[in-house]
Amino acid sequence: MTGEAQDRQKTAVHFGAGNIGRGFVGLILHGAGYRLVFADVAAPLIDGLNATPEYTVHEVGEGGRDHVVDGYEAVNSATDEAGLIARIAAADVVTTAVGPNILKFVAPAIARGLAARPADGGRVAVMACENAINATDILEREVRAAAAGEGLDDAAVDARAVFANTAVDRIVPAQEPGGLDVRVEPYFEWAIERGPFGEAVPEIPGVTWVDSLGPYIERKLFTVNTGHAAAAYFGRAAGRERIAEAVADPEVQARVEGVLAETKALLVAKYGFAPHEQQAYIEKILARFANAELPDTVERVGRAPLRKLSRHERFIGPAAELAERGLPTDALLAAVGAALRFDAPGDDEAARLQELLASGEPDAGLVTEITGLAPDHPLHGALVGVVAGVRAARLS
Ligand SMILES: NC(=O)c1ccc[n+]([C@@H]2O[C@H](COP(=O)([O-])OP(=O)(O)OC[C@H]3O[C@@H](n4cnc5c(N)ncnc54)[C@H](O)[C@@H]3O)[C@@H](O)[C@H]2O)c1
Ligand SMILES: O=P(O)(O)OC[C@@H](O)[C@@H](O)[C@H](O)[C@H](O)CO
Repeated sequence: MTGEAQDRQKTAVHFGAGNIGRGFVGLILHGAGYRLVFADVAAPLIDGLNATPEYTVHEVGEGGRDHVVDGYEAVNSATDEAGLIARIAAADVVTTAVGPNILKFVAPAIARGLAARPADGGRVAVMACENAINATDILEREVRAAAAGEGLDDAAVDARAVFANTAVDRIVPAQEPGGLDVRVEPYFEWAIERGPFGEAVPEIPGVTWVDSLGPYIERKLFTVNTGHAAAAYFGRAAGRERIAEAVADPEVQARVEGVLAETKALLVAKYGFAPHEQQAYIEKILARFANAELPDTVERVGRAPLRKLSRHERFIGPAAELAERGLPTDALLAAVGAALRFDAPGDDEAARLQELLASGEPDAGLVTEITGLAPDHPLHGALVGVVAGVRAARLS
């Protein structure tokens, strides 16, 4: 390696300069010495980042500190594809935090960036940082399909990229419009699977490298996100606006605890987590939800209810497995009922959900359409009862 190459600053292209992008993934990569390139389709955000030399991540709550992020640039991925491809071609890391359903839209630019990369230029680490099980696998499939269209077969992709699944955990609420600073909770965890990197694991202080991500991501999704969504939906039903207010309501708190007791039973049975350790994890998470300095809302946390009610997500995923094992699901079913009632201005999925409930589609068909569960699944009948109850309440 030449001295010039040794001195070259590593670069990271991060898709999605939103809450988690600026407040977590970008912050960690900046702290690891990467020069950041934010890619986003929101023109005001990109212009703001390019016009401002630094922004501050404010950790709020006990032990919180401020961190300055600087030395970045921002690319509008909707209008400057050539600039984006050139940066991906030279990047050491590509990350995303755009939402699981958006991964298919960012994959073509990543594929073109790989095609523009020399075969002997080293492998770029591609990691999706989304709330979904194995989100990088979803992205990888899309990138490989798009790469084939660019003349890159699987071996050519393997020579240029390494794909690793991750689990990201930090609560980052919606921010004041127009600003770049981000308020976040002090806690974070970024777990990345080590295996795909072989001997060449990137140096990213703060990351937890794990041999098997499955237990981490399921424990995170089925505890943090199941509990969070339950707090949002039960909280909304109780007239609360903020998550901290929702969990300060003893009835909401008890319902959330009931939900987490059920997912705990699954996680203990499936992965062998020690019950007292899982309980400690739950207590820590409930304390995080109660952080009154975090302006997090039930609308943000409840957003996109159809995604949250889908087959492998935070409610149906654990409830289906519990039902298959003959274990209780009553609290999760109650949370599904609250989720079905969720509506919020500007949330397309909430509007579509309410349309579906108002439609003439039979309850059983609607359960399958929303949750992906076949009629012969052991949870299906109970969900039909939940949908029927929600529909009856809409008419009364
Ligand atoms: N906020 C949190 O607490 C948190 C924590 C862990 C994980 N996550 C996950 O991180 C992801 C992002 O969440 P967020 O809260 O940061 O959302 P966000 O809405 O704040 O940010 C998403 C960003 O993606 C951008 N975007 C949309 N389409 C794009 C495209 N085609 N190309 C490039 N950029 C695009 C949007 O303009 C926006 O700036 C989600 O998967 C979420 O589940 C969020
Ligand atoms: O981002 P979503 O819509 O999948 O879920 C909403 C919140 O539960 C989520 O963003 C949490 O704040 C986050 O996952 C904490 O790590």
